[in-house]
Amino acid sequence: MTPPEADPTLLDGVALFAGLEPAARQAVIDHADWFSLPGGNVLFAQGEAGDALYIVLRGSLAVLRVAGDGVRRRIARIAAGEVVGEMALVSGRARSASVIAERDCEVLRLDHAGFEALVARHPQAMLGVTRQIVSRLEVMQDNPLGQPPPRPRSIALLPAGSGRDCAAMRRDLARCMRQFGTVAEIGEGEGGGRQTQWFHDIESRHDFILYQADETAGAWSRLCLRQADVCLVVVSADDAETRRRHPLEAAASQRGQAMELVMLHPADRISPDNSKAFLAGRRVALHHHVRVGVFADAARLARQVTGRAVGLVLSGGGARGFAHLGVLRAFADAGVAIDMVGGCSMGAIAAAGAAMHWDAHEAEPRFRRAFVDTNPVNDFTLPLVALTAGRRVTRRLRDAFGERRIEDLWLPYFCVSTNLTRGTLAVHRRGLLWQWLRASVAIPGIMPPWVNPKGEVFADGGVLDNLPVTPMRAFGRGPVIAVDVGEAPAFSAPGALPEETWFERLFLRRRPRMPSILQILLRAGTVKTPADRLGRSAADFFLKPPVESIDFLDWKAFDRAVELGRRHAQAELARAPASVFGR
Ligand SMILES: Nc1ncnc2c1ncn2[C@@H]1O[C@@H]2COP(=O)(O)O[C@H]2[C@H]1O
Repeated sequence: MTPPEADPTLLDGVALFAGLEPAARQAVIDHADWFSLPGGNVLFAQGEAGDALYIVLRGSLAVLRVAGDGVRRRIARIAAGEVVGEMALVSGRARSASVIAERDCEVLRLDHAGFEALVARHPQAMLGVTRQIVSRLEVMQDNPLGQPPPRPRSIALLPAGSGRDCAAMRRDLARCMRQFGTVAEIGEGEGGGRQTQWFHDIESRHDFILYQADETAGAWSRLCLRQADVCLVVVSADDAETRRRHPLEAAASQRGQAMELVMLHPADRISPDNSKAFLAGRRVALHHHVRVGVFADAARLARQVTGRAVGLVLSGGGARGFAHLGVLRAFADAGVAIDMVGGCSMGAIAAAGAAMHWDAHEAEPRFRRAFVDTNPVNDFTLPLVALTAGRRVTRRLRDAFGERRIEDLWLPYFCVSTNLTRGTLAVHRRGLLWQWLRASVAIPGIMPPWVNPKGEVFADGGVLDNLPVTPMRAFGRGPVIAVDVGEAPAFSAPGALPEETWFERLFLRRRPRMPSILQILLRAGTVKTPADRLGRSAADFFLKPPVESIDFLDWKAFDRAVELGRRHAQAELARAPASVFGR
């Protein structure tokens, strides 16, 4: 073996070999080959034959796996002190995943012969390896699509035309991150020309590292990228050159580096309006709007990048959805900041208000005007496509949200609809807000579905998932709070004649009666699906305001619903553990 120095303590931090006697550990060190692996380099690829296992001494590796759906996902991070590549070595099968250096690493390679010699002399080593394989296989089985990436610890800021504002934002970001742990801010002045060991020491002494790259493709920027778990490309939202890129951005993104976009706005910006142009051609997991100098925005970014962001998911439920406004008011009163929002149907509309940064004084009168002052779903029509024409709802949504695009909302946002063409749940994170809200509320048969330019037909998300916690979970940014107001009222018609004639129905006034077509369609479109139940159990904190007595179409129950939501959330918040709020 050829490490810089043949250090007998080299394996001290390796849990898998912790139970071995010193002689056995020395045997591993003697057999193994030491090498350094620069950030971004592939250790091995999925499907290759596996002839060795690797022990990570410094740095970290990402495990990426292509699942049955053909999409490559990151399933784990291998940190210093962990072992990787043991599965193929033991089973003789192909590599189950690709492994790539997330940053500059130092690694020990133990080949087949070395591993066999170890196990022959020290059989207990096999026990630890087997335990590790079993637990990793369990993860793969339980979570074939991969787990959310682990919380990032080292973050690189990559300025693309944002210059001094980027540095100012970094200072605020670091200040906010210090609530969660120690933060080292490293620019070229501190880190330029240092060796891997120096970075390893800094990383082990701090909870978070903020690397400040410069605007060039020089050695320092490249090093920042290699060291980072996640890279924030920072642009100025007022930059007329929306296609400006950092010179390292495209290559990093192609390499699979986790990338996010931060758009910096002046402190007095009313609403973002050009995100689409900045996002065009970029592959970013998320984008953030931050007003320079506005502490709340930096605090939100800090929660989002460190995995402490509070995500709120609001269910559909027609007029009962007004209760969401009360819930939002209770959160604001309690000082709980919501960092990301999503929802279905009426919940999607309430969530959009939160993502616009409307407070209760702004949101409640707007919703009252849109839905209460005149009934939005009574433009009944000849029922060729649906019972109502849907135009009234469309007009209300356009009045309320204008031409605002989802990507221009202050908070990361999604709404769901059901793609009837493909038979799948559609999660909308881009595009005109009113259009996707219109799709999200289109209960089949009651309101005409929405059709996109490709001819795909979209209806109410509640058909497949009325409480879309899973898409929020997929962001993997922190605790998820779910609010369900969609529990249908008791739905039965004891003694009703299933096939009463229209004459009997209209003129004989016999009781009991069949539910009306409106009630039947409403119920059919909002039946609890397995996804709803999953949503409930997948949430970290679940609220169910007592709104059963309010009819889905009882728009006049606005004040009562808001108050029920507020009181319920207020009482539940008082009981909630602090961990629910990412603290
Ligand atoms: N769920 C997991 N968590 C951590 N590491 C894993 C997981 N699944 C697979 N791996 C590692 O990724 C490696 C890919 O190559 P192997 O199949 O040889 O061995 C695999 C494990 O070492």
